[in-house]
Amino acid sequence: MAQPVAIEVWNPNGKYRICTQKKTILSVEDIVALIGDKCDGVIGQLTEDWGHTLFSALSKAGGKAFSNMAVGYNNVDVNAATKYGVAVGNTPGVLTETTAELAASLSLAAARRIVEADEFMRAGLYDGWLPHLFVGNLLKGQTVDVIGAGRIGSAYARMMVEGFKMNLIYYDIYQSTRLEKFFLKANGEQPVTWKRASSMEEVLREADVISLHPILDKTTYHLVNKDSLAVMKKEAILVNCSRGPVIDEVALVEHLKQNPMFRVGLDVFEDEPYMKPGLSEMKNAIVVPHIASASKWTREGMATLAALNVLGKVKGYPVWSDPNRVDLFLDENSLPPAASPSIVNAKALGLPVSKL
Ligand SMILES: NC(=O)C1=CN([C@@H]2O[C@H](COP(=O)(O)OP(=O)(O)OC[C@H]3O[C@@H](n4cnc5c(N)ncnc54)[C@H](O)[C@@H]3O)[C@@H](O)[C@H]2O)C=CC1
Ligand SMILES: O=C(O)C(=O)CO
Repeated sequence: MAQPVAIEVWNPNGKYRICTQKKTILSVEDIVALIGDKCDGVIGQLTEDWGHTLFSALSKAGGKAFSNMAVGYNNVDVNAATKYGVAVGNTPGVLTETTAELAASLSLAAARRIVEADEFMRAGLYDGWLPHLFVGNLLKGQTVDVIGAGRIGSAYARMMVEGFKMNLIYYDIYQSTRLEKFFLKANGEQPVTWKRASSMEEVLREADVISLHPILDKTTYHLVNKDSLAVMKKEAILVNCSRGPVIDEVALVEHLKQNPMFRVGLDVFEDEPYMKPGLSEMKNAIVVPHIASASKWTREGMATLAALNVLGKVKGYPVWSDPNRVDLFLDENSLPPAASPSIVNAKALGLPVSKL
C-alpha cells in the first residue's frame, strides 16, 4: 500500500495555497493524494509519470494547468492532458547554454581522461611525469557530431567549433536553420568544415565525438544500439545529455568492455536513478547524476517559467506567442508579461495567443 504523504502547505490562509511534498520521486499515488479534491494547477518533475490517471485526478479537482519543470516532456502524455482540458507547460530556452556546457565538459573530460587521472592522483599513485601517462585525444581538427540540432545541440556545436576548432556533422530530421545561419555568418573563414548528414550511419562512421541532443520519443528510443555502436570508430567519444533511453545501455556496457579506448560521458541513464549492471565499473565511462541543467541561473529560470505557466492559466491569461523568446519572463526588475510562457498543447486546446 502507498505510504501516506506528508504534505506541507505554504501560504495556508492566502488566495493561492501551495502544497509540497519532500520526496525525491513522487509516485502516481503520492501525486493523487497531493492533488486532493481541490487543485488549480500543478508544477511537476521529469521523474513523474503524467498520464490519464493524474490528468483525470487533476481535472476532477478543478485543475486546468500542469507544467513540467523541464524542457523535455517525454514523461507527459500530452494527448491525455488535452483530453482532460489541461494545459501542459515546459521551460525552453533557459536550459540551452547550461546543458550544452555540461555536454562540452563531458566531451573534454572524456577526451582528456580527467576523472581517471583525478582518481589516480587521489589514490597516491602519481610518482612522476611519464610520456604515456593518461594519453587522450586532441579535439582540434577532429570531427564532432551532433544528433538533434535543436536549441541545445546547436549551442553545443557552436562551443565545440568556436572553442576547439572541430569540424562538424549534424544529423536532425529537420534542417537546423539556427545552426546553419551561424556557419554562413562565419564567411567561411573558420578553419572547420561542416555538413548535414543524410543518415545516422554517415554520422557514426565519421565522428570522433558524438553528442546526443534529440527529444526522447519512439523515433529516438535506442537510437544508439549494438548495431550503431559497431559502426563507430574504436576510439570515439559518445556523450549523452538528452534522455537515457536514447542509448541501449546494456549494449553500451558491452561495447565499453570490448573497446577500452571508446569513451562515454553520461548525464542520463536508461533506468534513472539506476545504472545498468557493469556501467559503474567501467573506467572508460564518466557518469554524472542528471545535472546538465544545474546552474543557479538556469534552475531559477526553470522554476520561474514553470510557475508562470501554471499561474498564467489559473489567471486566464493567453499563451506567449514565441516560447523561444522567454527573457521577458526572467527579468527580476520588471513584472512578467501577462501570459503563460510555454504551453505545448496550446493549439490543441484552442488557447488564445498573447498579442504582446
Ligand atoms: N540532461 C539534461 O539535464 C537535459 C536534457 N534535455 C533534453 O534535451 C532535449 C532537447 O532539448 P532542446 O534542444 O531544448 O529541444 P529542441 O526541441 O530545440 O531540439 C530537439 C531536436 O531533436 C530533433 N529530433 C527529433 N527527432 C529526431 C530524430 N529522430 N533524429 C534526430 N533528431 C531528432 C528535433 O528536430 C530538434 O531539432 C530535451 O527534450 C530533453 O529531453 C534538456 C535539458 C536538460
Ligand atoms: O529540462 C530537462 O529536460 C531536463 O532534463 C532538466 O534538466
